[in-house]
Amino acid sequence: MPEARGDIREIVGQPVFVPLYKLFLVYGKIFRLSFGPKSFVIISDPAYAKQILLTNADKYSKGLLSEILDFVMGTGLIPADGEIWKARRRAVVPALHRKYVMSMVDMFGDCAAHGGSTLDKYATSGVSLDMENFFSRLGLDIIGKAVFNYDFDSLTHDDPVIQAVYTLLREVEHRSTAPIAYWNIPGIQFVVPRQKRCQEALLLVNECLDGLIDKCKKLVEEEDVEFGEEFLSERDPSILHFLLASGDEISSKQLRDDLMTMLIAGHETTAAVLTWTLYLLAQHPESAAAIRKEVDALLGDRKPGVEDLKALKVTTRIINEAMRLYPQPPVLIRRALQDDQFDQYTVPAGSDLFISVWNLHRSPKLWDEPDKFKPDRFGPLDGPMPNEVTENFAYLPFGGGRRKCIGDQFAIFEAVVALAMLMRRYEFSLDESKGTVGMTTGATIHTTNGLNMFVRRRDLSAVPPPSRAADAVSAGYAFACGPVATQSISSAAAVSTAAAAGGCPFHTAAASAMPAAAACLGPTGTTPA
Ligand code: HEM
Repeated sequence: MPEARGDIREIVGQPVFVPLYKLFLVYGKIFRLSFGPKSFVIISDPAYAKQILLTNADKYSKGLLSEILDFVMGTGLIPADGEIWKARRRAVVPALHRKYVMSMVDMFGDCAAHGGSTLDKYATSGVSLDMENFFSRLGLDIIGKAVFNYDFDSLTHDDPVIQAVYTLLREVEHRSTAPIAYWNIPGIQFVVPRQKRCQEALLLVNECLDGLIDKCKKLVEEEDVEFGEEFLSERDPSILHFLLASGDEISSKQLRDDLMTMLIAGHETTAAVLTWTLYLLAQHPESAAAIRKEVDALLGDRKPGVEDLKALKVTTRIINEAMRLYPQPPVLIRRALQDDQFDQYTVPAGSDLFISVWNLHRSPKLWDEPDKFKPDRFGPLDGPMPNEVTENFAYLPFGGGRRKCIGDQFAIFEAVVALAMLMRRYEFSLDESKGTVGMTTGATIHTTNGLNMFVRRRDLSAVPPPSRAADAVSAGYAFACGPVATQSISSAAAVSTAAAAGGCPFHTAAASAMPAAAACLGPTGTTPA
C-alpha cells in the first residue's frame, strides 16, 4: 500500500482534512499515513467507502471514536458497537420516525423566529454578529426541545448548564484532534484545570439529564394514551418521552448516554451546516436571491409547514451542495476487526481507518469543478434528493450503511426551515474587518475567527405577496392556520387578495372562522390577534 511521505509536521496547525486532501492527490484512493508509532489508512474512494460502511460493515468498529467519546457518550449510539449498538439502534430509530420529525417542524420555525429578536438587535445596532455562534445556539435550543423537551433558550441567555454543554463539546473536539490519548493518564482530571472543568461540566449536565428523565418518567406513568400510532399523532413528545413510553427495559445510565449522544450529534452538525451554507451564500448572491425568490413566492412571511418542505427545492439543493463542500464530520473513523481486502491491498485487523468524506466530496475524478459551489450539479429539482445511494457513495453527508445518521430528515428539515425564514427576513454580508473566516477541525468544521456578518432587515415593501398561493392553499396555509383555512379560502385569487391586504389571507378573509389562528405567523413575523 502506498505510504504517504513528506513533512507530516505540515499537518500541525491545519485542519487535518486539508493536508489529507493534498496527500490524496499524490497517493491516490488508499494510502497509509504514519505519525510516530501511530498509523492510519486513508480511504478516498466511493467503492472502498461502500465496502467499509455497507457490504463489510461487520468487519469494522468505531475504534478510536469510541475511545474519544466514552467519557461523555458511554454506550450511546455513536460510539457503541456490537450487541449494545444493535439494541439501542432498534430502540432509538423509531423515536425519529417521520411522523415525529413532522411534528417538530413547527417548533423549528418557532425557534428560528425567536432567533429573529437577536438578529433584529444587531440589525439595529449595525454591529456584526458571529453567525456561527448564533447557529450553535439555535441548534442547541432546537435539539434540547426535541430530545428532552428542555428549553435551553441559549439564543437569549447563558446559564451554567449551557456553558457545561459547551465545555463538553469542546473537550470532545479537543480529544478528537489530540495526537495522544492524554485523558487516559490516571488522575489527570484532578490535576489539569481543563480536565477538572470537564469533570465538573459532566456532573452538571448529567444531573440536569437525570432530573429531566425523572420528570418525564412521572409524566409517562400518569398518562393513559396507548403507545403507538396514536401516541405519535396525539402528542408532541420528546425523544425521551418516546423512549420511556415504549416500555423497553432500559437503565438510567443507558438512557443518559442515548440522550447525550443525540444532544451532541444533533447540535453541532446542523449548526455547522447552517454556518457554512450562509458563508457560501455570502459569496454567491445569485443563490441567496434564488432562495428568496422561492420563499417569497411560496411562503411570504409565514413559517414553513410540513407540506412546504417538499416545495422548498432550491433551498434544499443549496444545503445539499453546502454539505458536499463542507461535510460534517469531514472524516469518518473506523477500526478493522478482521483483515479486509481493497483490490491488491490487505488492511490488517487492528488498523485504524479514516474515510475522508472531504476527499470524496471534492475528488476531481468524481465531480465536475469539485471546489465550485454549484447547487444545480445534482440534476433537475424534481429529481430525487442526493444521498449516498443516488451518488453511489461519492456523497456521504450523513454517512451510509447501517451506521448512517438517524437524524438526517430531522436535520434537513431543521436547516431548510431556519434558512428559509432567515433569508426571507434578513440580508447578511461578511464583516471583513474581522479577518478571514478560516477553518479548524473539531468533530465538525469550525471557522477560525467566527462567521462575523452584518445583518440588515430586508426591505419587503416592494416584494409581492406569495404568487404560488394556489399551492399555499393546499399546503402551507392549511398547516399554518388549521384545516378550516383550506375550506374557507378556496381560490388562489382569494388568497392573493387577502395577502395583499393584510399579509395573511387567513386572517383577512376568514379570521372569525379560524380558531387555530395562533399557529399562524403574521406579516411581521408576530402572531396576529
Ligand atoms: C446536518 C446535521 C447532521 C449531520 C451532517 C449528521 C451526520 C452524521 C454522520 C455522517 C453520521 C455517521 C457517522 C459514522 O458513520 O461514523 C451520523 C450518525 C449519527 N447521527 Fe447524525 N448528523 C446530523 C444530525 C443529526 C441529528 C439531528 C441527530 C439526532 C437527533 C443525529 C444523530 C446521529 C446518531 C445517533 C448517529 C449514530 C448512528 C449509529 O451509529 O447508528 N444526527 N450523523
